[in-house]
Amino acid sequence: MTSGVWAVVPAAGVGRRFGGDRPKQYLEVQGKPLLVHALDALLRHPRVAGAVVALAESDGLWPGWTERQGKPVVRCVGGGERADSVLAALRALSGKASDQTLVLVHDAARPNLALDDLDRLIRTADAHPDGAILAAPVRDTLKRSDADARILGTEPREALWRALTPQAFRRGALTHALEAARQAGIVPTDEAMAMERMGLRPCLVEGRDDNIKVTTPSDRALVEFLLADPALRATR
Ligand SMILES: Nc1ccn([C@@H]2O[C@H](COP(=O)(O)OP(=O)(O)OP(=O)(O)O)[C@@H](O)[C@H]2O)c(=O)n1
Ligand SMILES: C[C@](O)(CO)[C@H](O)COP(=O)(O)O
Repeated sequence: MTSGVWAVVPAAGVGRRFGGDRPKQYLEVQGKPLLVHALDALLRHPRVAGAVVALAESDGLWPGWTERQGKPVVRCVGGGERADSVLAALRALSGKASDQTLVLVHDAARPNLALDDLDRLIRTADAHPDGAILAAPVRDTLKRSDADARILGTEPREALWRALTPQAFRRGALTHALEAARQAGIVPTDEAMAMERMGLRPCLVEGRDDNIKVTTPSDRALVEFLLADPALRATR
């Protein structure tokens, strides 16, 4: 029996590296904020029952919907770190999702999520209790540097991946892992890191390289190009 999955969208960042007159998740591309592109890419999957979006307390740009594509959209107040926002969103799902419910944590700054990638991720996480994340194999040679940006050596890249999102875990296990990291004074940079700390070994599901996270100003032209061309965009 395939049960409903909930999307968790951390969207409470300030977008410091991107700059601009508003947090980057509200950058409009093709007539929609990045956050809405990300939300729509999640909600269009038939297994996704709804979404919870973690917003900054001062967020004055959220359109205020309570549903999208006929599915419930819940908002909650995020936290100081991305991990805090995810934890707040997981807690906001109490009453809507059980501890066994699969949750998909996806950055609001990643608008170009392919349906096929999402489907393969969900199927993999369904079958693996340790969960699964989208990731892209490293395709460049990697160098380790000293404090003066001088090369210290070359890292073997055969088993190295770039973690993407969504990252798919059972709600109860992820909540516990994030709470444990917080209690240990550790800020996980992604959900998988918190689960790894608990001794789990999530699966890596290869995803498209163009599932980009808009982070710096140079990402703007790329994301506009990707979302403008129906032949390129993942969310057609
Ligand atoms: N306290 C935070 C920090 C980040 N995020 C979200 O996590 C995603 C990935 O984070 P990142 O790209 O680092 O966004 P920002 O933190 O806004 O960027 P910066 O570090 O440049 O300020 C974004 O959708 C962002 O809105 C969040 O919900 N809560
Ligand atoms: C979660 C993530 O997108 C996986 O690569 C990444 O860790 C987010 O990093 P950020 O610095 O919070 O954008």
